[in-house]
Amino acid sequence: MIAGQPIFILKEGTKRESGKDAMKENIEAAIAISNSVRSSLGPRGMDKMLVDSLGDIVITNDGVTILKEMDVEHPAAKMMVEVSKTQDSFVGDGTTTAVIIAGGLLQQAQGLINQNVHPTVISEGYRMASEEAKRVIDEISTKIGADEKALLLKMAQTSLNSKSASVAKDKLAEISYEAVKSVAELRDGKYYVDFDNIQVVKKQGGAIDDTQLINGIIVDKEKVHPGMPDVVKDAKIALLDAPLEIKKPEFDTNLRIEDPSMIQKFLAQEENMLREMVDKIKSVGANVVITQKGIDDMAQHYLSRAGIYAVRRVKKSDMDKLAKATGASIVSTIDEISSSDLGTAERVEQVKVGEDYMTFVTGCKNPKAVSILVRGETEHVVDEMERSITDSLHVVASALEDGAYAAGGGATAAEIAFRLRSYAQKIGGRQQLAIEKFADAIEEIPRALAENAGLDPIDILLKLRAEHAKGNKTYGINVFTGEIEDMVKNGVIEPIRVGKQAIESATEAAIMILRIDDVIATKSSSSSSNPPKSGSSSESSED
Ligand SMILES: Nc1ncnc2c1ncn2[C@@H]1O[C@H](COP(=O)(O)OP(=O)(O)O)[C@@H](O)[C@H]1O
Ligand SMILES: [Mg+2]
Repeated sequence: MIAGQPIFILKEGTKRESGKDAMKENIEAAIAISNSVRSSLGPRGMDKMLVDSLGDIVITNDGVTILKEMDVEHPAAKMMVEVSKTQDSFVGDGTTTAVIIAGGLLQQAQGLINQNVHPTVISEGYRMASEEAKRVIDEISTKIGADEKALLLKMAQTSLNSKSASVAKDKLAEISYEAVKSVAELRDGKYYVDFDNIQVVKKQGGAIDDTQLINGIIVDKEKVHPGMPDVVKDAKIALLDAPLEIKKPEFDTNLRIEDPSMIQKFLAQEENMLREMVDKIKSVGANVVITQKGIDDMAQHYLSRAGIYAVRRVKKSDMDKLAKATGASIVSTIDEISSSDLGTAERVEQVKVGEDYMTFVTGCKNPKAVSILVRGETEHVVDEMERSITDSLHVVASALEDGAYAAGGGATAAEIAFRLRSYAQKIGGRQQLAIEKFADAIEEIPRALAENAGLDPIDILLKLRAEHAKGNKTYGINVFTGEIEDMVKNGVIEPIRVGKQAIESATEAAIMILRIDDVIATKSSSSSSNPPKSGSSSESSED
């Protein structure tokens, strides 16, 4: 190296932080994220109010929603947000839990780093502990069959406990169970739940308790003409991606008419065309028409006269659901419709929901299509209800798919911590410390549950440890009385996937953050070097 000659390898303005400083900053950012959701954990956790740049408000208790709305900037913090997103997509519940565990792991790691334990050793210990923890969950779990409704309901209720929706948890748990049960498929002795078959429709107004399960599809539209029937039984449904309208010219056109009778002819012609469209639909046997496009007044009149129930301007996603549920093919040229394109349902009817009318398509050809009509007084309530129901649906589905459950309320976490401590002694060596710290990190769950319930966390943890030392594997915190009790008896149970996935993604994220000892960040303004590059490559692809 030439003495005194600095060599620049990074762009001017690039921020670089290495070694312990980089790690410390990353860990702190990640812990900050974890702390931000901590107070929302459990039945006695608080809600968060999030206000975005447009002033829109979200009130929620849902970990992943809080983090998504927070719009975090720091790269390590973003990794924590990913933890909750992963948990959300694989399990649908336990998003706060996963982030709290990840935060705990990093907090403990920081302590070890300060004692000069190398991050690689910590990572190794954490990975071993994670495997052991998942093994423990399997070992202490209890098998459950698809017909054990009472237990499946308990799991849905446990998930709903921590939400404002808990006021109606019995009913919502029942709805979640029925919905999942009716779409679940048995393949090679294993259950499989396709969430595309469960439609969740929000309608503001009414009480949370008015939320209902509908055996079919809900279209948030009313019939287009008052003369149409309110109910069509034995429905033959035409799904159209075509307007029942005469196409108007795209630009201003003048029509010069010399003879007044021409106007008459002109209008008659239009009317005829519309009548022909309706006749065509009628001729193939349809008594319900649902179109993505518009329906002209005159066509509405003819449809109504033909006793056909019609709905217009339906969302594409709803059309796809209808097609799947009723067995209809979506037709884009009315001229070409045939009776084989029609779908069937036992009943199509207009139902008044709150102030509005909706169309319910029930008893569909494919029975594996259900809808949940979510009700609540205000928009914020309905939104949070939707999130809560989605969680409990996933919980029931996970329980069916996994076929096993474990105790909640910090019980499983406490048992894992208890067993990890003896596992650590058995392993000994360099990883022992890290495995012990992993146990401490897992105990963040009962600790947070206790804190949020206004209980003394140290006192609770000591009592909890004592019970687990006695072999009371399912003892956790009764957050309402502060007693340490059998969570299975109390009905606080969870599918094993919640805990296993939370541990897995938290460990992965913690290890990933611990492996980083260098953060090199280019200034965001200098990222303008990208467009010309892509521009030149597109140029070259043109010739
Ligand atoms: N009745 C209860 N008593 C004690 N703990 C409970 C009860 N109901 C739910 N929990 C616990 O609350 C935690 C879930 O809280 P929640 O706010 O839903 O977070 P997450 O986003 O992780 O699902 C779980 O640890 C669960 O076992
Ligand atoms: Mg939850």
